[in-house]
Amino acid sequence: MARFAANLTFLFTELPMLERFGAARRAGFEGVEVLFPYDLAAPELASAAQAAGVEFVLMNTPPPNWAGGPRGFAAVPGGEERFRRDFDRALRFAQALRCRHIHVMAGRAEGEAARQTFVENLRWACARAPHASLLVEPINPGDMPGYFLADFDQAVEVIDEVGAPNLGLQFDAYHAHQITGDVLSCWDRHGARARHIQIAGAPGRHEPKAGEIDFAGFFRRVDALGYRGWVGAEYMPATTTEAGLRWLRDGSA
Ligand SMILES: O=C(O)[C@@H](O)C(=O)CO
Ligand SMILES: [Mg+2]
Repeated sequence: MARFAANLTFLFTELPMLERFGAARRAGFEGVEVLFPYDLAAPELASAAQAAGVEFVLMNTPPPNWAGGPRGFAAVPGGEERFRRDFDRALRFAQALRCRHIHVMAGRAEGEAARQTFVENLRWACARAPHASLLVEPINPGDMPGYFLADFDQAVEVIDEVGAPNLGLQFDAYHAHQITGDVLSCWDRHGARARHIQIAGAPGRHEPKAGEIDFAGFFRRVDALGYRGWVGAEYMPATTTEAGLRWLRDGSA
């Protein structure tokens, strides 16, 4: 059975960031994700996680915040220096936070030069941080127009081409649904490569409950594959965070 992590960029936003850790634990989450922790000092975030008793599971390489602008630089030709500087910053945060995974953001780019740049930057990053777990995540173009990595087959090809043991797939079921229309088949094809899962319902990216995605079927397959990682709850609450947490309490996701 998977363990659930609250994505504190999406959930408990009724509270200031440092108070979200305790709220997540009280609600039943054992781990947390923060997409872009860079607005706060890493020691403060680490203390908040420790005091709440939650594990820091996932953070992203910069962009520094969620307010728009660039979506990372790993696949952006000419952005190599910026990528390396940002990656080192992410690494410092991840070490201070004892964060399990770093999602390496590809950025907005397209074409063969972008793919080559992505592979080369990922090779550099994997060698630079051999003990860190690095992830890439296909993101659907409706939510993030122009983002380089919008295809699961391509993500796995890139992972194979990089060929580093510390690079894996971040399988976001919501993006899988938006991109392929069939989360279960996408999981059957690529689930073995997943080192981290995220969930949200469709349509609307709200709570992971009955809708277009068969979550009961999805979790049966996740368990059948022997997945032992975390599942990040990365959705926009339809009303308040608390009011939407029934799926976590009664296991109905
Ligand atoms: O799915 C998403 O949007 C996130 O996991 C993310 O990392 C966006 O930057
Ligand atoms: Mg995601």
